[in-house]
Amino acid sequence: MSSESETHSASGAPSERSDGRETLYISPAEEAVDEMERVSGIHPGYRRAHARGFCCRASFLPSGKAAPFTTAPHLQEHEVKAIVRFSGSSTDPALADLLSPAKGMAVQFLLPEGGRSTLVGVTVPVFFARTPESFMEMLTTLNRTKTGRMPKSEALRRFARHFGESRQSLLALKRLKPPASYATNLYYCIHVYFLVDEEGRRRPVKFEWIPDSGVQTLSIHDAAAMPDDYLEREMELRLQAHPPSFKLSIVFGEEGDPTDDPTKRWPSNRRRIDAGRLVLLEPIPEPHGLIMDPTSITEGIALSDDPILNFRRDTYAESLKRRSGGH
Ligand code: HEM
Repeated sequence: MSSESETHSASGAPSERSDGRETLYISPAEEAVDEMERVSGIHPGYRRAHARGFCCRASFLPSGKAAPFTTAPHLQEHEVKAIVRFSGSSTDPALADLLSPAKGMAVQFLLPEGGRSTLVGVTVPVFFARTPESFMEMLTTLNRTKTGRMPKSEALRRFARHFGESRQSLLALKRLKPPASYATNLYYCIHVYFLVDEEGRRRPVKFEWIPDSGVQTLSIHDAAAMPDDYLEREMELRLQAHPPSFKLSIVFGEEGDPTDDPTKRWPSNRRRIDAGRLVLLEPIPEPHGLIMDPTSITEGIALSDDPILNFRRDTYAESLKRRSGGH
């Protein structure tokens, strides 16, 4: 899918596109991935976002504090294995670490009875779009302005329409400093999930990964002197010296806290528990077919009705399909 489209519908209905001979139907996920490919071109074999990454083998020891709230096997008392992938957010795998401000940390827990549960975090606490439709409009506007197919005045008008929802995310991005290491960032999983206990009671939560070494950043000056892939090199060395670790912090929402809006933070005084500790053990080559789909979760955790969260399932699958097919 790479022909240009003039309309888009991220709402679930396939949209139409004509190549002059026949009408082609494409799904919202295909359309989104097409648009993402227009940002920096197609890089065969790579993810269509967060293209370059670094994988490690890890181990998660739950504290047991989440057990009263969820039946999720990895949040009880026994250690589970995990795969972690750190990444830069760019769609271009060749972009220097310094130039992609937000970083990602995706964790796949390998459950004792088989099965997996995934958590995907980034270094900003909120997303820039409230719905897939907004996401698509902002991305198409960006791409069309870049290629001269939309006048700047029209682009500004469109971005202004979304400024309210994007504001917090843009401010957070602006405040980001280059990380000293992938292991010294705080990662927010942004969306709301529900913990589900034995009686079926559901509680809204957000997940955060807090680095045990504390947040450490570099000045722009120092980061500019680093090699393009300094974060990967640094992790190789760090893992040889001492296993880095993160705490999994679970934040509980209260009555009135939004559960379907990834552009909104909850008040900072919400109750939290320390649900366990993830220790990174050694670098590994990326496992074949690895997909960090944030909707792939185990029993004891449920998805919220956040439209962005639910939209991610099909777009991640579409990206996997393209990159595994050699595209
Ligand atoms: C409309 C919303 C979004 C779309 C369309 C989207 C799309 C994508 C796609 C296509 C990939 C590559 C998937 C693959 O090939 O496996 C990806 C990766 C990723 N995205 Fe998103 N994304 C969205 C929202 C978010 C949000 C809200 C976060 C914040 C937590 C996020 C964080 C990440 C991370 C960390 C990765 C790399 C995962 C890995 O290491 O495998 N994305 N995204």
